[in-house]
Amino acid sequence: MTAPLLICEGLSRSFGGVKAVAGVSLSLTAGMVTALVGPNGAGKTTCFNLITGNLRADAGKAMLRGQSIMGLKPHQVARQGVARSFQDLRLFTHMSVRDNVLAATETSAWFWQPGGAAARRAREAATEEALARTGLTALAEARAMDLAYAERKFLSMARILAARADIWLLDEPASGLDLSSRRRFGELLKEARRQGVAICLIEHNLDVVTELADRIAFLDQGKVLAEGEPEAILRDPKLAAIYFGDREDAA
Ligand SMILES: Nc1ncnc2c1ncn2[C@@H]1O[C@H](COP(=O)(O)OP(=O)(O)OP(=O)(O)O)[C@@H](O)[C@H]1O
Repeated sequence: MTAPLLICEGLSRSFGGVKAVAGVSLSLTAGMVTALVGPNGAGKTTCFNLITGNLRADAGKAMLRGQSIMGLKPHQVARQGVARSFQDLRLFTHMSVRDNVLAATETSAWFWQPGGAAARRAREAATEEALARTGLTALAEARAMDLAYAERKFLSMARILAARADIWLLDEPASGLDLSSRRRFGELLKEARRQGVAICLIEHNLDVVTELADRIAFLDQGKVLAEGEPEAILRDPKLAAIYFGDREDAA
């Protein structure tokens, strides 16, 4: 069996009296899609923030290819090959679509090397490829702020693709997409999985999870309550009760 690329053990973080993440252990393996599923406020986004250095952990560790990434800043984690998308997308709204993608190559694992014309050409080629794969080539000169919602979501994915990272942390990448856009998104994800990317997906749409995830980690109140194949997790009536907010039945 392939060794995991990223291993988290006992990750914890509180905000005042709220234990947002309370001892989460999780591993991500090349060529596998793991979905983080759980009710609102379960701690999913905080897990991402702890891995990417956007937040400091109170306890626990995160190891990338056997090396600790705890205490690194977000740009340093990105340079180690971890790409991340945000629920609110965080695009450079006044910049062109192309420049948004090109900017993502600056922190990427592959291109963080001495500059020069060859490196610039490689970044530009990665940008054009990411635009083509996300269907955005014709919109490359448009400003990000002028894109429709689904196009902005694909721009966020183009930035991930261009970074050429081997770990993707995607925070609700399919939310708000119509069926045909969701299918296109699914194809992008499946292709990345075939290429060996380790993908972790925060997703509320259980159809998307069922279609794309190899494994689910079910979080509630900062803890992983269950982990396993989607079919088993999604069939569990206790977890369904927690997910849909019917806690008395879950007890
Ligand atoms: N910066 C912060 N300051 C204070 N509390 C926070 C902060 N970030 C998260 N929290 C709290 O930590 C808990 C977990 O939040 P988190 O956003 O990780 O949950 P989530 O599972 O991603 O939720 P959702 O599905 O709604 O996005 C919540 O109670 C939230 O209010």
